[in-house]
Amino acid sequence: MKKLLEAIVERNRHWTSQGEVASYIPELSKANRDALGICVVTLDGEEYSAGDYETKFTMQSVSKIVTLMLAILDNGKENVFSKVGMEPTSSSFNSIVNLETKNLNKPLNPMINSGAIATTALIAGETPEEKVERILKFTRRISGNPDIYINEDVYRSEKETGHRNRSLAYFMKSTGVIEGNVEESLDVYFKQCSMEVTARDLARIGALLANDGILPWTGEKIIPREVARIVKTIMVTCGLYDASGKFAVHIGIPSKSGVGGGILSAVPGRMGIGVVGPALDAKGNSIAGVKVLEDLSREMDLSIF
Ligand SMILES: NC(=O)CC[C@H](N)C(=O)O
Repeated sequence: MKKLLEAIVERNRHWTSQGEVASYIPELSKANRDALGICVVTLDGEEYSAGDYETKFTMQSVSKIVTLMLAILDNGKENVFSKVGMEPTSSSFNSIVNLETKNLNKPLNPMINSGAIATTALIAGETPEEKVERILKFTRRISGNPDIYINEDVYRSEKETGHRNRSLAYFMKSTGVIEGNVEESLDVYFKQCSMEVTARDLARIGALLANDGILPWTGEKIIPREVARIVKTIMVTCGLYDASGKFAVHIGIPSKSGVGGGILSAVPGRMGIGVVGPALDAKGNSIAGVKVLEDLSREMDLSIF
């Protein structure tokens, strides 16, 4: 397996030069554009890594699946999906227009920015600090990594420049999708996006989902099977935003990407996969990361379809 992963990473490394690191969050432009790495965690607990798998990056939109799990655990699925839809989008992840024209003012799904900010606003906690602490604690538990922290520079950078997310959030306040303090909800969202991880952390969270909500390395049940199923389904239809259809055809694995360059994948019953490659395509997905997953899916027959 390790040899296969190494071959696939090296074969696809050239793609990194075709992409760009995210720069709309200024601090993200410091990422290493050439990096490409992968980690696979199988359900019998084996781990295999290749390439620049030790590269650290911020979760960004990959955190949206963590907060979706937590929001459903806190509120139940009916309450979460009364505020956020479950339909895919053909617009970009930070689209404003969809919010007013589609889905009766509800964000289309929890994987785009509007839907994720609304989901985060539902997380239990008396104060924003308590909510962030709960998100961090949950992320550490499901990745088996007690050393996950917030990258303060990335957090500050997004907080200073996140005007588009601010617009989305205030619009949702006006329609009642967000009920509490808007700035506080945004602050929690910016912090969850700034959690710093490696491909291994993503692979482990993917393995939890692949294993129907049970941590493969301890046997501990973290989320009900139904919640794992809902999250994986939404990853298939919405996880790569407006590239989800193409990704489903070519790769066919429930996955979630982020503009930090990470992609988290869950192959049901088989493995979790974490990929890092900060050079992004025009839709904000890791350009070489997608290619790596395409090769791996084909060579190991991983498509769920
Ligand atoms: N696609 C992403 O990863 C977007 C996350 C980023 N923090 C934002 O809100 O813009």
